Amino acid sequence: TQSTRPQRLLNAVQKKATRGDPRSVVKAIDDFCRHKEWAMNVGDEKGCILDSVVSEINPATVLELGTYCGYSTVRIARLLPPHAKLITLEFNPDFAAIARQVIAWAGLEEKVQLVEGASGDWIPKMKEQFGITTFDLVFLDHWKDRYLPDTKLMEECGLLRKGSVLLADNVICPGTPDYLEYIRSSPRYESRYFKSHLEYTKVEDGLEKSVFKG
Ligand SMILES: Cn1cnc(CNC(=O)c2cc(-c3ccc(F)cc3)cc(O)c2O)c1
Ligand SMILES: [Mg+2]
Repeated sequence: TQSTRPQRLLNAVQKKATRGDPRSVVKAIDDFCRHKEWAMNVGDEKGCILDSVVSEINPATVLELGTYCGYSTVRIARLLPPHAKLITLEFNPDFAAIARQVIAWAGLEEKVQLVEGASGDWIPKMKEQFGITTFDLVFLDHWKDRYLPDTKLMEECGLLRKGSVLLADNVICPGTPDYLEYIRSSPRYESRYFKSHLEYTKVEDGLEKSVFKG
């Protein structure tokens, strides 16, 4: 049977990266995507911006919307303090199956809870299912038309506190115009745009960092 791109990406990780070494997993995926097959990971350039935001916040609770193959999950989880928890939601079961193996190869299973399903279904259940009060950091990287409704849902469910940070990928390419309009015009957020490039390309893209004011 034909392999899929996520399966070929996992093969590259298992061939090139060292078990238990998250940095080598990140490098193996970046090398594969730059030199073999493009894939929609946040990538190394935007990944450095992600790293700096994570290190600045030093979050105890992180929500990632859109796991894909687990690249940004590994990038974030490798920087988390002990006992910090990262919950990552992925709708596509095939992606989730690959991501679990990438996260395991990096040795980060203890810090990561991968949940399969729709963000709109799971966000209202976060408190009861996972004992979460609020998230210190949310990384939005799932379907671009879900950024805005899911942000409003997180507000309504009381999952954001004064100081919670939303970091959104792809606000230029593919683009999330309704989300940008909302978050930049809302008095409840302080937003800043980090200009960068679409992963592994010269096309403009960027991350929008927004701090919830409560
Ligand atoms: C199917 N699916 C499961 N998860 C998702 C959510 N992610 C994206 O859609 C996504 C798309 C692109 C992208 C694709 C084609 C292109 F020409 C330019 C950009 C880049 C990203 O960084 C993304 O996160 C989609
Ligand atoms: Mg993305």
